[in-house]
Amino acid sequence: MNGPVVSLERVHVVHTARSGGMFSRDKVHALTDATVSVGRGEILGVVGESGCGKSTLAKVVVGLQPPTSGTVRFRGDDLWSMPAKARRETFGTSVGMVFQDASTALNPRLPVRRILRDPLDIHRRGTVRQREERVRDLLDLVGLPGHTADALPGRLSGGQRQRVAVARALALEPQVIVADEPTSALDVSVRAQVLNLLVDLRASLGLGLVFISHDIQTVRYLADRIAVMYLGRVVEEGPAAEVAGEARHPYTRALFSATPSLLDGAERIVLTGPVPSATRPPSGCPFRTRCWKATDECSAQFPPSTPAGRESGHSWHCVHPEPLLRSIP
Ligand SMILES: Nc1ncnc2c1ncn2[C@@H]1O[C@H](COP(=O)(O)OP(=O)(O)OP(=O)(O)O)[C@@H](O)[C@H]1O
Repeated sequence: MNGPVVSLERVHVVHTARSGGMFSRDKVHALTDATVSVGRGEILGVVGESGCGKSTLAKVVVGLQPPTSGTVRFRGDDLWSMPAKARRETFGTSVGMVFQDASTALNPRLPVRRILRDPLDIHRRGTVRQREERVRDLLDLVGLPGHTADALPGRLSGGQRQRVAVARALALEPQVIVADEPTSALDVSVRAQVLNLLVDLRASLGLGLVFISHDIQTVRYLADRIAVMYLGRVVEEGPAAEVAGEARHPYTRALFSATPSLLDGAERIVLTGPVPSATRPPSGCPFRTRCWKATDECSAQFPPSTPAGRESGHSWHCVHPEPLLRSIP
């Protein structure tokens, strides 16, 4: 089946703010009106500064965070209107998650065999013998030797641990994996290996991947599509080559102009001023307080989506978009 595997439609997540460990009356707008989707074999890269809502979006996709409003669909079915048992089964088996730091995500007291068997035991997949075989297959899939099954996570290198985390995420044959900064805790020397593993798995298993990172160069290299987030909003979305090479939202252009090889011919734009608080986001466009093009119009409402007019689905939310750097056929 073509079409999205997981999609978020106009999803909002609002938290109650905490100060000094206590809940306050303030609301944190972690995710506002987010509409994104990921299809089979597709890599969706999500970029943006710290606190813009990337992890919140990841948690919504894997079902760890219920939306305050909006709809999360799996192959068209509205997940949060399903009975709880069906929803847990769908989220638990169809969407996997790889966290930033495998040394904290994996139980240090359990050998790798138990870590990989756990999801199979919980969801009662196959016989005991088939589960053991699946553990061997999973290790093979992520390029680890069979004897890794007997090791405790602490005996493995950072790269090997992250491979185990990927294997665990794959245990129940999910259709989508969410990887939240999966290489940022790793040595630079092994980052490429883990990224290449994810790309290979996408190709061999037809996995959809939501790849979240601060590192826009890596996202540009990996992703088919990129969603750019600012203060809880997706401000631009589309094919990676267009979003990176022909960014239309001023924030996206600033983000990608920091890496000259990505935005050929564009001037470097250095953003100044702090990111506003997610507790009191500015009216209208959230970027207007740092935008060199802002006018009164920008404070009136969040600009509606402007599609590029091509089939690619590139769109942005800005009333003063950046000019094209070159023509796109
Ligand atoms: N459980 C929570 N309670 C209150 N506020 C929260 C909660 N989780 C996240 N937030 C706030 O929501 C906003 C978005 O957070 P989120 O972790 O999604 O951002 P992020 O882009 O992933 O940041 P980073 O790159 O630093 O991980 C931030 O202002 C954060 O402080």
